[in-house]
Amino acid sequence: MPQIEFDHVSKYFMNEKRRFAAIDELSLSIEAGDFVFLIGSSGAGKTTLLRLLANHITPEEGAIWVEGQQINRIPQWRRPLYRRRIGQVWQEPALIRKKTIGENLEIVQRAMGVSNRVIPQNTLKALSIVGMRTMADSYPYMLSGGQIKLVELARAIICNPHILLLDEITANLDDDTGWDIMNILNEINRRGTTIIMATHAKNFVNIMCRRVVTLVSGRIAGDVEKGKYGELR
Ligand SMILES: Nc1ncnc2c1ncn2[C@@H]1O[C@H](COP(=O)(O)OP(=O)(O)OP(=O)(O)O)[C@@H](O)[C@H]1O
Repeated sequence: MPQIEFDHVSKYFMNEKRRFAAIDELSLSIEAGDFVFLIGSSGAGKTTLLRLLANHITPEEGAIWVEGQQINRIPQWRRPLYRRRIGQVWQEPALIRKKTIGENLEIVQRAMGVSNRVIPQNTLKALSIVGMRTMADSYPYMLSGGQIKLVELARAIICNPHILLLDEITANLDDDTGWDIMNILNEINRRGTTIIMATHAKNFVNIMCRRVVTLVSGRIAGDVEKGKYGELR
């Protein structure tokens, strides 16, 4: 059974009083340990697909299965448990500005019910993986845009998620920082985490040579193993 399965999923939004499908009868299977680039022009539905998978929003039609569970049927009170298995980095800033990096990572672990005993070692481990171990006492405003993304990545992997959702994690970063992030992602994926990354970064997609799913108007226009940006089959 695939780890993730979208079965004829549609998600509608309103646009000037007209209902339109941001995700349109989409079916997609992803195996555990896969590395998937989600590409497509602005408005194609990439973020919406990730938000459906994160269970932030629910589809009007179809079913989404993750590890044998139909996630749109998970009762509200059990959703935090589900989210613990899903690491997430979104385009919007996620760190609390008045807390240090270490405190930010502590807060997210508490919210996920991690025992106090292991929080400090988890924090250091996650920061080490992204090369930010020495930054635990810094505040977010002291960090560059790239360092912020690295800390957000540490925050996303702190509970060893099975699946990592990334929305434009390299946007507005210089190439070197982008490559640092791609190398870390490669390593996280090599250790078994499934990665689904929405991106416009052509060069990263082309050099990484992983699965490329292309969305057009909420539908899958291409799905290529070891693909290149813009390759449809
Ligand atoms: N909450 C919402 N309410 C209304 N429309 C929405 C909402 N969220 C997304 N949309 C619309 O759904 C469509 C898909 O948006 P989405 O953000 O998923 O695209 P995207 O491929 O991630 O784009 P980008 O590359 O610019 O991030 C767009 O037309 C967008 O305006």
